Amino acid sequence: MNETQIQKADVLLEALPYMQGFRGCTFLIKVGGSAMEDPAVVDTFLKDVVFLEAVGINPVIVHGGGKAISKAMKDSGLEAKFINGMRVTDEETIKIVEQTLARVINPEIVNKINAFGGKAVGVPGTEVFTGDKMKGDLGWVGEVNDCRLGLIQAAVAGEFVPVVSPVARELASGKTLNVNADLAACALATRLKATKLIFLSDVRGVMRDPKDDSTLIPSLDPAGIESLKKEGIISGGMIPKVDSSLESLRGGVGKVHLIDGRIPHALILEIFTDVGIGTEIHL
Ligand SMILES: Nc1ncnc2c1ncn2[C@@H]1O[C@H](COP(=O)(O)OP(=O)(O)O)[C@@H](O)[C@H]1O
Ligand SMILES: CC(=O)N[C@@H](CCC(=O)OP(=O)(O)O)C(=O)O
Repeated sequence: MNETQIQKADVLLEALPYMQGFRGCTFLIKVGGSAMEDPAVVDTFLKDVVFLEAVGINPVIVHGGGKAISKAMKDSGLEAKFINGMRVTDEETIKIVEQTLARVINPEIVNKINAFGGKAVGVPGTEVFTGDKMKGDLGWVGEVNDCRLGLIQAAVAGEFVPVVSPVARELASGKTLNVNADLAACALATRLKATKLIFLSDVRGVMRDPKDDSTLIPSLDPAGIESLKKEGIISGGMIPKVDSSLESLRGGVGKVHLIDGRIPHALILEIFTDVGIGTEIHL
């Protein structure tokens, strides 16, 4: 038995208190389209998810797919337009959104988890989220007004990881609404009273200068968020993340973390070690 082998046992034991503490807890993991560009990166992330499931945590995934949707629109000769981080979604666009999420992104995640020895089930967001059209000239864009937990709870009870897409059903019309995946994730995390809500994106966390990793802000509260928004330091896609994170914390979610999905095993590092990577948002 050499020293390296013994160190491996030490590493496993370091995770023991976290495993004991988190058994049976629900972690809502939102994976953004930006963190899903590189298949090798997606693989390491999904192996981490299988690991969480194996140690008794209940991971629930809400995925994005913004980049893939924009590419599919371009391939169809459509130009992607955003207002305050929300995609302007006309009749043609909502079809592309639905197809890209249901036929490309969602099955990729589900199939990979299954291939890595976990059990996952795809759940269309329209079966979970009901929504209303958002104000403004956004077209078929919705905000979530309620979450139906039946399919999620059944999946978790059967030890399946539910993989949910960011679309909602407008009850009055029966139509599908495009929902920003950060907002969908927060709504579901709140409804599930998740122990943790973790965003995986393509940045280290909230930063003073997104191009300079050394400017990572490890911890943020509502006042800090407000002043960074005023200064224009928090902008674009980061705005819905931080705003909806605060809403989730106020609604009973235990902790919110923003981490870099491109760092191999970012999820395991965040959950099972003291090193806390990324930004933690708290009240
Ligand atoms: N202060 C900030 N710190 C880090 N990223 C920021 C900040 N302000 C704006 N951003 C932008 O937010 C993006 C993450 O949001 P988004 O593109 O919507 O990601 P996702 O697809 O993961 O939801 C980053 O790539 C970055 O361009
Ligand atoms: C209304 C709205 O903007 N919906 C988003 C849904 C996907 C998403 O949010 O994907 P990311 O998490 O990868 O950004 C969109 O159409 O891009």
